[in-house]
Amino acid sequence: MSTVVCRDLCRVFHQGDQEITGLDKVSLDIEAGEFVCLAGPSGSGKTTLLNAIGGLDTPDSGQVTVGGQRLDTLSKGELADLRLNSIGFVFQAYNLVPVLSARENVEFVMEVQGVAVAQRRERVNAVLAQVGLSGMEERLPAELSGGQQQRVAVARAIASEPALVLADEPTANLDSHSAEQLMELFVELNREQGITFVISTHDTRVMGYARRLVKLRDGQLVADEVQAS
Ligand SMILES: Nc1ncnc2c1ncn2[C@@H]1O[C@H](COP(=O)(O)OP(=O)(O)OP(=O)(O)O)[C@@H](O)[C@H]1O
Repeated sequence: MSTVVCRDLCRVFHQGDQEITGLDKVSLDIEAGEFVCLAGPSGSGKTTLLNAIGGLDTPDSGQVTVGGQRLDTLSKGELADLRLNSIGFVFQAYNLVPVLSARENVEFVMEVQGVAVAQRRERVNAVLAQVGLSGMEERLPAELSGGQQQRVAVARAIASEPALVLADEPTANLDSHSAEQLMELFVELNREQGITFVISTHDTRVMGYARRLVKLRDGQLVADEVQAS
């Protein structure tokens, strides 16, 4: 079953009297367990598409279905639940809370998810170890490198064992070694836990990790290619 179905998505932004195309009739099916990169130049619609899939933004027309649930039929509360429990988000700027330690940044989200204290502690240790941050649990974001901060963000994203992770330019602020390590972590999570990844990027090295490359231009899907491994 497709875990993500996008049908004829259109999104137009209004800036003064100017109309800016975000998405122009984009249709896309992503199967569970896929590892997909969204590629395209700046302004081509990658973030707009990820935001539509993640329910962070509503398209003007068209439908998005995630895990069998059509987003436009969900109440605000149901959509928030889907985002909290079934989708992990990773952003370019990490989006960690600066006054919270690595442990607290991950645990905070689990607290919102209603996970019991004892279970939370155990799970936080496990996910931080999984992303290679054992021994750094008590550090604040400012005491971690960019690559390590992004790993905290990944730990936070996978703490609830989501079926789907959406990553928006996750390597944009990382040096090439950290970017490579992050992509290898994504590949491992995809292979070993079956998490579906949709990653936007204009970094050709990142695209090299994708088994499927979806190209956007001016809000339109212009190519959808399976890459040789
Ligand atoms: N909130 C907004 N208001 C006005 N225009 C917007 C808004 N969000 C996006 N756009 C416009 O929609 C188009 C698509 O933007 P989007 O951010 O999806 O592109 P992108 O491919 O992710 O670009 P980048 O690689 O630079 O992040 C761009 O022309 C952008 O300027």
